[in-house]
Amino acid sequence: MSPAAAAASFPVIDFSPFFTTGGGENEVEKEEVINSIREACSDYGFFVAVNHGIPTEAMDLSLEMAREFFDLPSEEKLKCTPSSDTPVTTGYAKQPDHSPNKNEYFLMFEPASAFNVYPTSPAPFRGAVDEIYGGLLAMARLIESLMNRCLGVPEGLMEKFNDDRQWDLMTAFRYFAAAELETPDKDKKTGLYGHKDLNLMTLVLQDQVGGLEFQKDGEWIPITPIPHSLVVNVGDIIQVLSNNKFKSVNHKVNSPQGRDRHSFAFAYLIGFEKMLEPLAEVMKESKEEPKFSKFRFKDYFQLRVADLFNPPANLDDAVTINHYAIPPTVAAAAPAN
Ligand SMILES: O=C(O)CCC(=O)C(=O)O
Ligand SMILES: [Fe+2]
Repeated sequence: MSPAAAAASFPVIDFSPFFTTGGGENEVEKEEVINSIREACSDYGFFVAVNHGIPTEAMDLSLEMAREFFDLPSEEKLKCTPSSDTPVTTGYAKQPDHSPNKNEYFLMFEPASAFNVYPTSPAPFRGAVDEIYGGLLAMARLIESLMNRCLGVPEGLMEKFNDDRQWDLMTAFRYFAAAELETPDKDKKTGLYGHKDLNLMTLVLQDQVGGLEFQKDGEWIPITPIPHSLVVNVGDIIQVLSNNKFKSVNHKVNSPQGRDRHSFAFAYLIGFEKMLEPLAEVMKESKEEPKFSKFRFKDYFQLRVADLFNPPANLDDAVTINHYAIPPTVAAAAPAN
């Protein structure tokens, strides 16, 4: 592990056992990785993955393309706005001035999606983002398959449950350097306001600028960038399916100092019509009461998107997954004596 990874104050997981061939020893190493994922997902709600199999050149190129694209004049970037209705707006957009989030972004579905709108310049942009999308998807699928073991449910269960890939999406972000922001109010200089992701998991590829922070026990932990690593966080869907065994984690991006920050966030999602509740297999294993009532994913998605476009005056009033939480019954909540 690199010195930066060894010195980190957050879980760093080395995935190389899944990308090297070996005998029985390799199986032991894989088991250790699975144990580390389980621990990180329940204690932190996130981890940083190194040696994850995505070529470093592809990571560097996609960040370079994002930099070049966002550096284009606004009128060029705005050519990359979709003309048709899409479930989520693809292409380029800048957060409106009233938004607490100070960034601009480019959003795409899977490379084959007819909803995508790519810029023509820089020319290698499309090839680079399509390639990185493929790498991030492969990594998300690997982690999902390991989740079965992490949760103690049968092999293949998660993949079978989450069988519709058309809703996954990837966003390239540019967070404006704090000095460039006009607002004198320091608190409003937030690249991305504190939130929990509504998806299954998010994989983030970030440059070396820094600013991403995760919350643990009320404290913010800065995710000091480790070259060519991926930040992986648990989203609301896993929290529901795992009946709170793994919790979706609060995180934010501070506006960077001195220079802009670039990142790619891959949102591993689920079919919009899917009905969600704690998995029966998880319940069987834990013998606990269900902590969430059943809901359609699309309904939750729409509530969250509505908040995003019209943020409530107090951001603490924004909808979270607790909207579907079942309050513990008096009997379950009462201390045993
Ligand atoms: O850009 C990042 O580092 C984080 C993005 C993020 O939190 C999100 O897309 O939900
Ligand atoms: Fe997020």
